[in-house]
Amino acid sequence: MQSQTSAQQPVQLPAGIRLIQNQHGRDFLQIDHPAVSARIAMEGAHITHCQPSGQGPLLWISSDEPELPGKTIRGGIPLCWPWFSNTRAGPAHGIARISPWQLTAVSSNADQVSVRMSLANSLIAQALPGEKWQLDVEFVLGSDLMVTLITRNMGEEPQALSQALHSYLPVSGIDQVMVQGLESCTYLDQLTGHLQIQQGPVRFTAETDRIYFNHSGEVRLIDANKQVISVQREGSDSVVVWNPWIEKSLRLSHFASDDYQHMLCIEAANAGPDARILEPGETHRLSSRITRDAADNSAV
Ligand SMILES: O=P(O)(O)OC[C@H]1O[C@@H](O)[C@H](O)[C@@H](O)[C@@H]1O
Repeated sequence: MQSQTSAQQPVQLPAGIRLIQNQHGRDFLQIDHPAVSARIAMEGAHITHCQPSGQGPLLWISSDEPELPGKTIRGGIPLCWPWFSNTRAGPAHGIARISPWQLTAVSSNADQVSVRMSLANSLIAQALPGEKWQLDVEFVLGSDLMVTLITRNMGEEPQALSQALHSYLPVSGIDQVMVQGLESCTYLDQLTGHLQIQQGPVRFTAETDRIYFNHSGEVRLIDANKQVISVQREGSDSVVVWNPWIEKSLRLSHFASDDYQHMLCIEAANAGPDARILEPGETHRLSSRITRDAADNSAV
């Protein structure tokens, strides 16, 4: 089967992969492969679902999320680019998650599916006057999920970049999970603006919005049910940990009142002190590999 969107060469779609529209007219790449089922919204190149065969879902999405065209999606992995949060004027978390992307390659073998998408240079130039970027994203889906955001400075001046793979991970109950791997790491508490040092594993009893930095190791989300989700990053010396808790939940779009209990964002990032300057011609790759590990004996 071939897929074609405007001004794009046709991309051959392997068996089990097709373009679909939801009931509201939003376009998705639907992947039904023996190794994995997944769904990626064309707008935002936003993966909303990924479930390796025989495992639970790797990503969380709100039950209140209608996935309307033209709206950001509450769950999955929003791509925050070329700025994180409100660090520049314009839409929160930048333009990538609200822009239409193009499929550039899709392939599969017995074990995995690879998808590559691009944001048109002309669209970037229009949204970010004076800047010249090439932006691509690669998804490799199989027994785990690897997402890589590839940014190239196509201009003649250095350009500033901050970004995140804003991964919403499922948890059985937020007050019973912990995050390992950030012990003794310094973080910027985005709620107070203060720097803090992490004591022990991260646990959750209130709104949490932190940028851990000078950190590149594995981060492990240990659930009370002994399920473990591992996040391994490349090109990232910062990781954002976010849960809105009760009060902020009420202000979020497409977020049910008890959704905060069932999600935790662990975001591979270049944010806070880890924001980058890309020299002309320089390419930066930001990756996150999200894996369900076999249950271990860690106490929660
Ligand atoms: O509501 P948005 O724009 O998707 O952002 C959600 C959250 O994203 C997190 O990455 C930020 O650290 C939070 O401050 C923010 O609230």
